[in-house]
Amino acid sequence: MSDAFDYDLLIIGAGVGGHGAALHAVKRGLKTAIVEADVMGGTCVNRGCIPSKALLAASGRVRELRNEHHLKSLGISVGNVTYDREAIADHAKNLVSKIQGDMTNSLTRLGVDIIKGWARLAGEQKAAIATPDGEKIVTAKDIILSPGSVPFVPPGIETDGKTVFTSDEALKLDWLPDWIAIIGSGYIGLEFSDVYTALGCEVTIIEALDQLMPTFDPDIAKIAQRVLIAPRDIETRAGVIAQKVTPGSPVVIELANRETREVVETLEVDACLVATGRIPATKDLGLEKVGVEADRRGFIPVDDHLQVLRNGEPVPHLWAIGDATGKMMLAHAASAQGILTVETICGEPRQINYLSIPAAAFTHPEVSFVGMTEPAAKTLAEAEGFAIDTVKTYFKGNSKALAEGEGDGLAKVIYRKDTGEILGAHIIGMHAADLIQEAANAIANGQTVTELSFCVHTHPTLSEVLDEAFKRAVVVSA
Ligand SMILES: Cc1cc2nc3c(=O)[nH]c(=O)nc-3n(C[C@H](O)[C@H](O)[C@H](O)COP(=O)(O)OP(=O)(O)OC[C@H]3O[C@@H](n4cnc5c(N)ncnc54)[C@H](O)[C@@H]3O)c2cc1C
Ligand SMILES: NC(=O)c1ccc[n+]([C@@H]2O[C@H](COP(=O)([O-])OP(=O)(O)OC[C@H]3O[C@@H](n4cnc5c(N)ncnc54)[C@H](O)[C@@H]3O)[C@@H](O)[C@H]2O)c1
Repeated sequence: MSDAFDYDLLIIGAGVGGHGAALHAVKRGLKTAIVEADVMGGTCVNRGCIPSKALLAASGRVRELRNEHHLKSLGISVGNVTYDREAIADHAKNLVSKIQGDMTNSLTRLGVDIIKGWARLAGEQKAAIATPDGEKIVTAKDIILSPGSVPFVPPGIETDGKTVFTSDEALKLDWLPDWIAIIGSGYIGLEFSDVYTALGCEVTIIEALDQLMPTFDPDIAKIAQRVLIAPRDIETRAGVIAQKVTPGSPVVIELANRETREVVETLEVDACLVATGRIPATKDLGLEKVGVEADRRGFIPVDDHLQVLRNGEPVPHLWAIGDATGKMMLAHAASAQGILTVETICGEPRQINYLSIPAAAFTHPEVSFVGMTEPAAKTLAEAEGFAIDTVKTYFKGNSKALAEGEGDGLAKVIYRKDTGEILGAHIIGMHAADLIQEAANAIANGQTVTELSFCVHTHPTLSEVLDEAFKRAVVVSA
């Protein structure tokens, strides 16, 4: 370590991005400190992935046990299934505190200094941290900014945290409204509609774009509509914006035409979850002290190595990772960015292939994807002058899925016709979030459908859904 600095590496923000970077930095022999203004673990551990998956796990069980028809097909009948809302909420709360503790311990055990307080850049290689004991100036050879993101609430929508709220409050499951409107049909909207309907609430999903689940591949969105929306107590409004939302009892929601902004309908519901995206938490980070300007939406500009840019040029020794870079708002993406940035700092530059990073919605059944949708792949193919092909396989043709009585589902693989290179894979069905990893690894390693078709998959497993797709892709292109 250089004696000129307090640390080799200072990380601002102890979310999954900062945590991943810190663990890897220690492995690389860097003297490391991490600053956290709030609770350790950031969004994912405290207000995101972890509590939401705990709620989805518990409510998913309720849904399954109440599905008499499904259970009967397996020869099972159960009596009246009840649940305890508070106990489900406690399951999420306890899991959060366990993982938060484990995460903090992993840092202290490895000798990472944890500094509690709000950090601002105070110049190059320097931060001023407002700690409970006063301001502390810390110098470091390299600084990684990992301040994450916060919920975005569009203008006109007023939240009170009780009747109109974001995921931050929804995850506490303080009460269950009879009728809840969910604004936004992205990941948060979909996952919460799964939780609420499983627990017996009526849901109205409001989506500004013309189609629900606009980021999904169209074939997957079609099936998602059939299995996740249509059979449930869900009404939908697409192509309209929630223009004005007033908390209270009832909550009043004005829906307006997206183009003309003319009010087309007024809803009166018991509660409203605002799930309209997230914005970077980059205010008051001292970016101006080093002459860096966040972009129009507040994201920190970075180059391909995640080095922060000032007027388009990299700022020496300053890096940014995670949600605040706007690359991909996913926990594992933030963590991967942290690890790769440490590698780059250590003189072994690495870049992320974002097309190989999978994503999943943990609904019942799950939805997952990696790489491009079919329309995106077509656009690329036209621009670069190659042809694409797609192959679809169905869970209803998979022995394990049928044994489970879970025949609803589809896997779709998009690949280059000439080389067999995989451009995207999309799955809806039981355990889709786990199944997608094979396709993600294949994209990361540049494997073709032909190579994958020779990989042996365990029988009978759900992994054979993709196996079948790879084998059929080879036949199709022969
Ligand atoms: C409801 C919900 C469910 C989600 N589910 C999933 C999922 O299943 N899978 C998935 O991959 N992703 C999921 N995500 C997204 C995931 O949580 C984020 O992508 C991830 O947390 C981003 O990590 P990060 O390290 O960039 O930032 P964060 O986790 O937001 O952490 C940033 C940390 O920095 C701290 N901080 C900010 N500014 C300062 C400062 N100036 N000084 C000191 N500390 C500061 C903050 O207090 C915070 O703790 C979910 C998100 C939500 C909201
Ligand atoms: N399982 C997961 O990986 C997971 C789970 C939850 C959240 N997340 C992350 O959190 C981030 C935020 O999730 P999200 O679902 O809030 O955002 P999102 O960007 O995925 O979806 C927001 C949706 O709200 C719609 N919308 C915006 N303003 C509107 C308005 N006024 N009226 C009607 N519709 C409106 C948008 O068209 C969009 O479809 C995502 O980027 C995601 O990466 C991930």
